[in-house]
Amino acid sequence: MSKVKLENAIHSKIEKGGKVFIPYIMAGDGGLRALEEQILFLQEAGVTAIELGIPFSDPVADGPTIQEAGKRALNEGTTLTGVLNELKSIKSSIEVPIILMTYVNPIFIYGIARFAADCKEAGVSGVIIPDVPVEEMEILSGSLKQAEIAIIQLATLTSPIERIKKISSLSEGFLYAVTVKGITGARAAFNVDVEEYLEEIKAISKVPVLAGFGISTSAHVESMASHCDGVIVGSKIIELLNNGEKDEIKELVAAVK
Ligand SMILES: O=P(O)(O)OC[C@@H](O)[C@@H](O)c1c[nH]c2ccccc12
Repeated sequence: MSKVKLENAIHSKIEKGGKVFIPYIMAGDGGLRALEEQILFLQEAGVTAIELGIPFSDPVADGPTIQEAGKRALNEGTTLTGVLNELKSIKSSIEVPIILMTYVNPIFIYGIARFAADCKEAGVSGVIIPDVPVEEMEILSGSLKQAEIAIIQLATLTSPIERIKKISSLSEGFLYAVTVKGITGARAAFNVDVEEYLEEIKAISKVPVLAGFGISTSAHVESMASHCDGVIVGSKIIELLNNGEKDEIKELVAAVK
């Protein structure tokens, strides 16, 4: 059911001629008590799904904004167990699909089968695990499949076309097209070949393609979304949430429509 919830949310948006907007927030940034309110605010703003980050001490794919958010969350005592328990307890008020983004270490410590089962119980629809390449995903895919949790794969600007074909055929829910060479974080501008890259991936992929990394203005949102099925915005959303700039968040979300 959980995986289907994500697929349905994305497809119904696209079928209506709309574009997908997925914000990334760090679980526990502001304390886990704030999580329900943060999710409900974003849900109300019209997002298609929410990517929820598990704070980790060695976030290799993350830039300064998310690193700092992770530190704040860890200082609040946030753990994977705490996040899953919190999600379980607020599950009935959440309508949008939740995607967990976590590095693999916390999953190993938690236990793979237990992680999958608890994600299911917490109503999680999908996972993004950036430090596990497709070839190694087998370690996790059995348990996640059984729990009906989508595994979302990442394609990057440097992946050769054959590899993108493989990655997209294995990706569930959508394919995450990384739009910069490097780590997460707001960017002023993108490489000129980004649009071509998105169009190329779109042509190959059987699942919807969402662009993410560096997207931080309404103009970025609009232009990226015009070359694929929608966008993911992390660092900018975290910065705005942290400053209490809620109207600016609504504006960014509305830029995909
Ligand atoms: O922060 P940005 O540049 O807007 O990028 C999205 C991103 O935050 C989110 O999807 C994400 C956060 N950490 C990650 C690690 C790997 C892949 C993706 C992510």
